Amino acid sequence: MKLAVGSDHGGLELKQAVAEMLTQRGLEVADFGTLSDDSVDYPDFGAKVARAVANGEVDLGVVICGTGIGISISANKIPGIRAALVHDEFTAQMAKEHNNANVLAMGGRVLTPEQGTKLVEIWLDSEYEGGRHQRRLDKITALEQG
Ligand SMILES: O=C(CO)[C@H](O)[C@H](O)[C@H](O)COP(=O)(O)O
Repeated sequence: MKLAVGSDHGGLELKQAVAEMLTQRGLEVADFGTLSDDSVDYPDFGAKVARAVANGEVDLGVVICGTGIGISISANKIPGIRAALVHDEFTAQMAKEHNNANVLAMGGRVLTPEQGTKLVEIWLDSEYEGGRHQRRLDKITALEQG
């Protein structure tokens, strides 16, 4: 499985911790930046990761800004993306079980690297339940298609 990771400067430290954890799990990681503390704009990185997921270049994505809000909004503008902003273990689990989120968003100024990497692991290790949830995801797809 291949994952894309991306962040702005506010998510850099957590992104690096997530990329390291994913690599240690034997997963392939594509890092779309940012790669320094210099101030950058989160939509650029949210879009890069989301496009890589939407076009099948990678299987899943993780996006991080200071709060996770701006970068999740940005990723969700790309058709086919269900980016879930999570803050705790329950929302990380639900992001997969109920929403089958293909992008996980987090706040690097909200979570410690230890907390954030744990949430990514929970999301990866959870299973989409399908059933009634698929009906709802189909409605989200229909919204995208106007
Ligand atoms: O987009 C955000 C909030 O929705 C992120 O937290 C950004 O990282 C933040 O806005 C960047 O703020 P900065 O003062 O330019 O570092």
